[in-house]
Parts: sequence; structure tokens; C-alpha cells
Amino acid sequence: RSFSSEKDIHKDYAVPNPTWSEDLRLLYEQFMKKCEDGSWERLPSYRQHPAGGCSDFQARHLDPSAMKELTSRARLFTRSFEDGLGFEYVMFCNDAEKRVVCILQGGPHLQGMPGLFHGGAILTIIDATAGMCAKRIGKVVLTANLNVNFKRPIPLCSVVVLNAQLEKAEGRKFFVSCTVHSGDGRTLHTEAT
Ligand SMILES: CCCCCCCC(=O)SCCNC(=O)CCNC(=O)[C@H](O)C(C)(C)COP(=O)(O)OP(=O)(O)OC[C@H]1O[C@@H](n2cnc3c(N)ncnc32)[C@H](O)[C@@H]1OP(=O)(O)O
Repeated sequence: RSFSSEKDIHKDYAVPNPTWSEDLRLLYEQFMKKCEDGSWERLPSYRQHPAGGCSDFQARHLDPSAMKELTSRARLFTRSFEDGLGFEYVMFCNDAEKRVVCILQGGPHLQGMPGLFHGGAILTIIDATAGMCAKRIGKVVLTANLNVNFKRPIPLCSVVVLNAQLEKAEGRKFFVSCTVHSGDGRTLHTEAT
């Protein structure tokens, strides 16, 4: 399916689709309920970053003449897979508590060791979730340092919950911790800062 249609670029992917498992749907409904009193908010998610917002950063690091062509073909990595094959996820934020939660169902194209989630795929979704936690305050953020302990392997295609918490802010430095638990909360798979 073409990724470049206008419609597709403005499509919000942080909503259920037919590839979602029952477990992911249940978690989604639980968090949508939490949004009813306004304490939590579902974060929409698109294939492309909205234009603007990081122009000074781009000016500092990128050749403006190449930017337009480059970004016209670009896709957010975590939204560049066909439905169900990569990262099926939704992030929810609680700004008062400086938290972002991400519910994720990893697809079959994220395999590392047979039957397991690739460590780089776990890093990616941690980076995105912790990055979003910092971005809620810092607006334009870049990951400077990411330390991860892989405690238990994550079965491929399982549903996990990431919890990112802003620990402290020092000027433009944000320190975020992030854990990855099994969907039932019983297993701590990964912890990161
Ligand atoms: C919403 C979507 C979320 C998506 C999330 C995805 C986020 C990403 O993956 S971004 C891509 C990966 N990251 C990058 O490419 C970043 C590359 N690095 C850089 O651009 C720069 O090193 C950058 C911006 C992080 C810091 O550079 P700069 O702004 O010049 O700051 P600099 O002066 O070096 O350091 C500022 C402070 O940060 C500290 N710092 C810098 N790097 C580090 C580090 N790796 N670890 C710890 N502290 C650091 C410095 O010690 C300094 O602290 P202090 O002021 O107390 O002395």
C-alpha cells in the first residue's frame, strides 16, 4: 500500500486496527477510560512529524536544500511497517504526574532471536516513549544517553506496557526512567534511563 498518499500521512495510527489482539484492545479501553476525567490523554501518532517545531534544530544539523526532498519521503520509523507487522502502539500522557505510558503489541517483523523481540526494537520503543515524556516538557528533545538493562526476553507478538517517568529536569536536560512490563504487569522485562 502506498505510504505517500496525503490521507495516509495525516492518518492517526494510535487507534485500534484489525491486527490488534484482545489484550491490546483491553489495555486501550482501560486507558481510554482513564482519559475520561482528563487526567490522561491519548496521544495521536502520525507517519510523519508535523511540519515546523524543530526548524532551528534542523538548520543546525541538516542541509536545508536537501531537507524538503528528504522529509517528503521520510516516515517515522515506528510507523513505517504494514499494520500488525511492526510496532502497534498507543501512548497516553499524564502531564500532572509527568508520565507517559505506551501500550505495545510487537509484530512478527520485530524478531531478534527466534520467537523473541529484537533488543533494538525494544530500545526503539523505549527511546520513543521516554523521548515523548521529555518532549511533553522540553518541546524539541534529542536523546543524549540511553542506558538499558534487559532483564527478561520479550516474547514476539506479545503485549507489553512501557511506563516513562520524568525523574528530574536541570535546565534543558531531562532525566527520564522507563520500564517495560508484560501486559499483566507481572514480569519486568526491561528497565532504562
Ligand atoms: C516525540 C518523538 C520522540 C522521538 C524520540 C527519538 C529521540 C531520538 O532518537 S533523537 C536521535 C538520537 N540522538 C541524537 O542524535 C543526539 C545526538 N547528540 C546531540 O545532538 C548532542 O550531543 C546533544 C543535543 C544531545 C547535546 O549537545 P549540546 O546541546 O551541544 O549539549 P552539550 O553542551 O554537549 O551538553 C549539554 C549538557 O548535557 C550534558 N550531556 C550531553 N551529552 C550527554 C550524554 N550523552 N550523557 C549525559 N549528559 C550529557 C552535558 O554534560 C552538558 O551538561 P552540563 O550543562 O551540566 O555541563
